[in-house]
Amino acid sequence: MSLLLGCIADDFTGATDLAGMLVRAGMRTVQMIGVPQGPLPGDVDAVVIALKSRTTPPQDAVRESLAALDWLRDAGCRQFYFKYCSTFDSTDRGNIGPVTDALMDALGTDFTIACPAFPENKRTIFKGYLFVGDELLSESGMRNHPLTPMTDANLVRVLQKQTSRKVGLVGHEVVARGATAITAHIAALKRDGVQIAIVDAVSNEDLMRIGAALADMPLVTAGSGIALGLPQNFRSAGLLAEGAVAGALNVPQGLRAVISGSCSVATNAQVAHFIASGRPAFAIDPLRLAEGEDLVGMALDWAAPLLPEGPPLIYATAAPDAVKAVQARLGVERAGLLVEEALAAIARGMVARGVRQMLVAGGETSGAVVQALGVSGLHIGPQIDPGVPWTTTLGDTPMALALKSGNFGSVDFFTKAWSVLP
Ligand SMILES: Nc1ncnc2c1ncn2[C@@H]1O[C@H](COP(=O)(O)OP(=O)(O)O)[C@@H](O)[C@H]1O
Ligand SMILES: O=C(O)[C@@H](O)C(=O)COP(=O)(O)O
Repeated sequence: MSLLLGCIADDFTGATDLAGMLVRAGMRTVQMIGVPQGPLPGDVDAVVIALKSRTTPPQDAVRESLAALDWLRDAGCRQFYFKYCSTFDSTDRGNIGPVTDALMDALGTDFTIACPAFPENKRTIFKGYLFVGDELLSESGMRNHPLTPMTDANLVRVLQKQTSRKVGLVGHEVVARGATAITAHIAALKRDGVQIAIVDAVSNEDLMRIGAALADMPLVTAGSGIALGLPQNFRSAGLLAEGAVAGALNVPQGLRAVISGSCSVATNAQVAHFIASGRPAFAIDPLRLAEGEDLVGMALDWAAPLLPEGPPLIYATAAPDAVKAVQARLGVERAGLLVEEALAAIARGMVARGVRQMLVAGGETSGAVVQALGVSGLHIGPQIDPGVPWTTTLGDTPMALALKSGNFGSVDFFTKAWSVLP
């Protein structure tokens, strides 16, 4: 069968999150790093092209997303999916609005939805307001994100700042009534000139109802949650085999390491838990990096004798006050880049020292690491926690990678993840 769903993800952890969801829902899925340069490996139903476009200048994000769309169209995909973060990570300039606009223009479509809901990870949307657990987005840890602080939970307002298209809402009272009601409401919104609608969702049942209403929508924009409800449409159309499951991962053996550049609440707790359980950890101080200290060399020398004993952790993860102090000295962008480059160089050094199973925390961090390792694509394996599957790299010398979104995973994620490896 030919490719059904073509996805463009704005960061690498988000891409594995989406690919993992599609695999769970019965679509054979491969994740490619950037626009594929060659043929896809084996038979697949869906492809996720991972970009690092969440925080780049909007014109760069648009250019790269359009290049990805061109490739997916040439590959024959029937529906397209723009994946962003379940916490709608963006700045006032973008990139969710500009990329959505460009994809709609390119596809010649006059309507799409925007729905970052991911109830299993406690991201729910009600009356257009995004909640993270019991808190509004703007009151959650996301208000302190180093690159995309989210200070408004009203998604209609947030998205309207990023697009000249009219943004509307499909409220939960409509979603609860099912696909026919959702379709009718979308038709009414279109008559009012709305071109993009935020859609409320508080449960997986809502995601399935919304999914069923999207069968004929050329472009869907969403977090990974909405992906749960799309395979049923392909199945009903006889395009996807019933009960299809993803192939098993063939996991390469080797040493293990954890690299963490996320400063999210969840990752801070995971780092603290790892250290408190007596495991070895090396902190990267961005100010020392800025002074030119060779922390990369020091970290690798420190880690080398520890590797045979189990995974050491190298981390730049820090609490909001510490991050703000660093950013005040170095600037947001320079601080982020310095840390990403250092962690990427450490990841390369780890692989040179025999590491073949690596856990990376943080979306931008994962992007930097995966690019530094020259990875072209990923096979998707079993889920560790919702939104985080194990993967193996494509190519002749594969390694196992788990790319953890900053805010995902239980507090013991850095230790328990290994037990899920097949
Ligand atoms: N101690 C620190 N001070 C300043 N910036 C940091 C620090 N540690 C990490 N960073 C940067 O913060 C950003 C975290 O983003 P990311 O890796 O996407 O994590 P998340 O998945 O939580 O969003 C990266 O650019 C990283 O380099
Ligand atoms: O949708 C999500 O929350 C994740 O898939 C995601 O994109 C998270 O990004 P980072 O927090 O930057 O890892």
